[in-house]
Amino acid sequence: MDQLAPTEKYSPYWFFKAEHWAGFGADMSMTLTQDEVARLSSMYEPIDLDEVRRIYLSLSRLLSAHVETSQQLFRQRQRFFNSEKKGTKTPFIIGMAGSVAVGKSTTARILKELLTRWPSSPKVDLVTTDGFLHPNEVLRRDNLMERKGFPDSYDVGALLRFLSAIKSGQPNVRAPVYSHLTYDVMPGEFVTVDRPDILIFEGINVLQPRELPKDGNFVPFVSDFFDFSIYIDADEQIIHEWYIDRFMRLRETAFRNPQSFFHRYSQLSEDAARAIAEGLWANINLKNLRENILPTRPRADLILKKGAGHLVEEVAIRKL
Ligand SMILES: Nc1ncnc2c1ncn2[C@@H]1O[C@H](COP(=O)(O)OP(=O)(O)OP(=O)(O)O)[C@@H](O)[C@H]1O
Ligand SMILES: CC(C)(CO)[C@@H](O)C(=O)NCCC(=O)O
Repeated sequence: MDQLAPTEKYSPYWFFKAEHWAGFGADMSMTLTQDEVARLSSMYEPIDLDEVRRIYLSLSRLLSAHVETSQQLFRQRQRFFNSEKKGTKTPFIIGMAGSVAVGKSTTARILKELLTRWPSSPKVDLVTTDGFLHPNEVLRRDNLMERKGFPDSYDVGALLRFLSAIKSGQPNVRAPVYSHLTYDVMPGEFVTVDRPDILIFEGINVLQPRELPKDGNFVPFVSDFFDFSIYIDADEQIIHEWYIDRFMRLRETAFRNPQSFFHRYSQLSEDAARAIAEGLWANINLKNLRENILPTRPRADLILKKGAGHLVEEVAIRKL
């Protein structure tokens, strides 16, 4: 870096404006094939493919360098232990944090598609922490329905057991599944994670620490299992707009389904529905962002700062 911002010199991060970051991918020989472009475009949301080329392709290359290095280290350690310790390399876990509606799932899906293209990681799985929320029945019982997404609304024990099983190299590890349609965990539904090269583990709470037990028992943090972590960031007002926009779009689509938990909101006037969305944002999600999510940002290895239109404006990455 020839132009160290005064604050950067003493920061654990390097900061790159998006245009600067885009230059790092300029000589990347791998280009997106027509098929891959079609696959990315057909994923749920319209994704700006220039943005994929500008930001995410090089990011996926850098991540794949981390994956390759950890695979090399695995082989070196095997030699060190005279091959006494056999077994397979456990998945490289990427944790992805950020506010509700900041675009974690979308970013995770883009990275999954791109990462599978690099030789070191043909198999990439994606799991969200939503499935580890307590079911509504439990949240209602414990008066936590207005605290969905707050630390106490998750079954952290189950979440840690899941990650521990993945990192111990177990095959066919199951994660519970959440439905945004029914607004609840789906009883008896699971996704199975079978020794992928990479697991992207995405959720608002993945970088949160927890209270250490007084009895001296070992209690890991979720992030203890991560090989790399990403925080998706944007200014509060912008995330607020994305949340309301998404809610109003869902009102025209998914909420129309009579099975939708929010079906009643599709019958309301636009203004009344907007008022509901504003309430959910202010009383639950914004509060959670300020109290429990944003404070975890400095724990990430990489921060993607987005601006209007979901375009990345700045990338911060930890110096090694
Ligand atoms: N790169 C992107 N380009 C265009 N739109 C995007 C992008 N990322 C996210 N969005 C839009 O922003 C909204 C929020 O995105 P998404 O659902 O991925 O967020 P999230 O962080 O996973 O939210 P939650 O925590 O509520 O599950 C969605 O409506 C999505 O369409
Ligand atoms: C499931 C979570 C917590 C995270 O994805 C979120 O989408 C949510 O439901 N928050 C609660 C308030 C709301 O309905 O927006």
